[in-house]
Amino acid sequence: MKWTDKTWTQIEPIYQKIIKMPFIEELQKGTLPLEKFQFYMRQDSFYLENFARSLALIGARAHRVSHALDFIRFAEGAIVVEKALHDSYFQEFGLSQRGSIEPTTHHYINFLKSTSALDQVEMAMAAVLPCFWIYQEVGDSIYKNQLSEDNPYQKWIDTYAGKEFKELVIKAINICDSVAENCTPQQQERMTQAFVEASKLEFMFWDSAYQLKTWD
Ligand SMILES: Cc1ncc(C[n+]2csc(CCO)c2C)c(N)n1
Repeated sequence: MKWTDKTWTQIEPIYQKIIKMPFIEELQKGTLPLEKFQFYMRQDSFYLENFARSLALIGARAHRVSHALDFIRFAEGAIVVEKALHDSYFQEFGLSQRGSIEPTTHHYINFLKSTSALDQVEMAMAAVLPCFWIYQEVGDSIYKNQLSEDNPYQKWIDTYAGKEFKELVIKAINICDSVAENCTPQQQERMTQAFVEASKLEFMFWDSAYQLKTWD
C-alpha cells in the first residue's frame, strides 16, 4: 500500500470534520459573512508568503534534482498563482492592509518553517502535503455540491477545484510516495505524524477565521 493511501486514512476523520465546518459549508453556499472571509484572506496572505519560503527550502534540501525543481516550482506557484487570487480579492473587497499575524497563522507558519529547516527533508515534504491535498479535496467537494450559481467566493472555489491544480497535487503526492519508499518504517511513521499535524492545522486555520480569533 502506498504511503499516501495509508496516511490519508489516518486523516479521513479530520477531513470529514473539515467539510462539515461552518466556514466551508457557508463558503459553498456563498453565505459566509464577508468579515470572516476577509479575515481568512488576510491571514492566508501571510501564510502563503511563508509557505512559499518553506517550499523553496525543501527544494534546496531535496536529494533528487528533479524534486528540487518541483519544489522550486511549487514555491513559485504559491507566490504567483495564489497571490493573484489574493490580489483580486483584496481589490474586490477593498482590503488595503493585511493587519498582523494572528495566533493560528503564527503557529502554522512556524510549524512549517521549523519542520522544513530542522527535520529530515522527507518529513518536511509530508508536512506540506496536506496544504495541497486537503485544498484539492475541499475544492472538489464544494464544486460538486454547489447549489448557488452566484457565489462571491467562486474564484476561490475554481482555483482549487480545477484540473491544473489537481495535476500539481498528484505531483506532490507522487513525490511523497517515492521518498517514503526509501524510508525506514520509523521514518515513515514520522512522515505520517507531520502529515497529521499539518492536517489539524488546516482545520484550525479555517476554524480560527470563522471565530475571528486574534491575540487580544
Ligand atoms: C492555510 C492554507 N493552506 C493551504 C493553502 C493552499 N495552497 C497554498 S500555496 C499552495 C501550493 C502552491 O500553489 C497551496 C495548495 C492555502 N491557500 N492556505
